[in-house]
Amino acid sequence: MGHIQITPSILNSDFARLGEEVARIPGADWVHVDVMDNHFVPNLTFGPAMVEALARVSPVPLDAHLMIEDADRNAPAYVEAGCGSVTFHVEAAKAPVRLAREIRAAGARASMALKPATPIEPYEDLLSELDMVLIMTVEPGFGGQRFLDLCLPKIRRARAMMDKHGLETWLQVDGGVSLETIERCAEAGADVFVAGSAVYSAQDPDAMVAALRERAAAARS
Ligand SMILES: O=C(CO)[C@H](O)[C@H](O)COP(=O)(O)O
Ligand SMILES: [Co+2]
Repeated sequence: MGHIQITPSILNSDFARLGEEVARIPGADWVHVDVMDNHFVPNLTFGPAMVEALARVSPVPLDAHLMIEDADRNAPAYVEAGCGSVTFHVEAAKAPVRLAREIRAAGARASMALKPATPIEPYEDLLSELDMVLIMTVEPGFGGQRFLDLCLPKIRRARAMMDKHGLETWLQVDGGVSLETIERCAEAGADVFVAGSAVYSAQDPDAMVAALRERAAAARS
């Protein structure tokens, strides 16, 4: 398991002041940008031009979570836009191995996401091609949803698979992660934690990042 990383999602931040919003979380490891196309999910956010502008001002690297169809064709633009990590959904990729290799060759970390009903088992042999696996703990599309405990066994199975193959692949959780739920995720084997509403509804977002980090670390010891 890698060191604990906290990745605030800007989905529930103030879109009119995004530069200032990312400046409020200098203690984060990454900024999580939720790209939605209104097809893969029933919501629409932003595209590569806006992500590129945000990458120029962000104090920490960008972690793009692409909830878009035709990931094979659309994902490379987010590496070009300056993201340090690019996550595509396996449900939206026709050739996930080729896409992961393309993302890595272009200079970013390659990551693959699974919706709550998508099993990890068919992808065991792909894990070595990935820098990170994202296990969704809500149905993708919106921030502020309730954490789905039913995803915890999949986090455990994914971590066991990575250990079995001696892989250093990061394991990210996204959706409903808060001071209340982060311990369960850490105990199950996650090491990268996305938190959107928990961070941006806090009075002091950077203090919330520190509190989440501390709680995840406590769950491990
Ligand atoms: O991918 C996402 C939604 O599809 C978001 O990253 C996620 O929901 C973060 O927000 P919150 O912590 O409020 O659930
Ligand atoms: Co996300």
